[in-house]
Amino acid sequence: MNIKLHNVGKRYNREWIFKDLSRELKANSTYAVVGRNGSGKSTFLKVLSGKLSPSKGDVSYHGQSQHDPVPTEKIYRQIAMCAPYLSIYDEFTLSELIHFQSKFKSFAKEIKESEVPEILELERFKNRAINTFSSGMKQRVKLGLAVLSDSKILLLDEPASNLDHDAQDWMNKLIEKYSKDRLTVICTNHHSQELKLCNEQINIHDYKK
Ligand SMILES: Nc1ncnc2c1ncn2[C@@H]1O[C@H](COP(=O)(O)OP(=O)(O)OP(=O)(O)O)[C@@H](O)[C@H]1O
Repeated sequence: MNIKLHNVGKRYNREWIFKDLSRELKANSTYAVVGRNGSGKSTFLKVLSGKLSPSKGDVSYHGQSQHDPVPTEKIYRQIAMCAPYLSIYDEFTLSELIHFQSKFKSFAKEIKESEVPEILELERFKNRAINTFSSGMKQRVKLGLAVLSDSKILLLDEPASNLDHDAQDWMNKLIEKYSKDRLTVICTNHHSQELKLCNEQINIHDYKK
């Protein structure tokens, strides 16, 4: 799946968060969206996901060829997203949440539902309610469920938040392993470890003039 941006801009009230952004984001690539706090990285990701309409320009989605378009109202089926503002049902146990998720978003074909707790390195907590998990454990769950899903587009907003050094290594390996054959976009800061996973950077400050 590819995302094509043509002269895209987003404005809140009178302030342009970014504008004149034209770019094609391609399948089998991993992009880093960088910029300072409050620069507009999350806003950009929401526009890419189709959750937020651009104030100007067009966002379109297509498969291998330009002649294979996917309408915006159907693109959510192809997208998995992990972001601080998206919550999970934390009254479920981990096993229940994994089962619930599998009902509306399948896991990648090579992954069995029963293997997911082990991939998350949370096997021994699978029968515990998520609301008893630490912030880092919850982030592992949110991130893992997005990365392991069968979706052509993976959008990750600050995926390393609340993760310690070992957990960040786990995350990098997971993203690397499962980003083949998909388009991955990661919002992050200029100094993060995830940058080494990315082939290209989109600096929001380049689209503020
Ligand atoms: N719904 C909204 N209405 C008005 N302004 C908004 C809205 N959402 C975000 N903003 C503003 O848009 C700007 C960009 O916010 P955004 O959350 O996209 O930045 P960010 O780069 O992701 O920040 P951070 O690194 O702190 O997460 C900020 O100035 C923010 O206050």
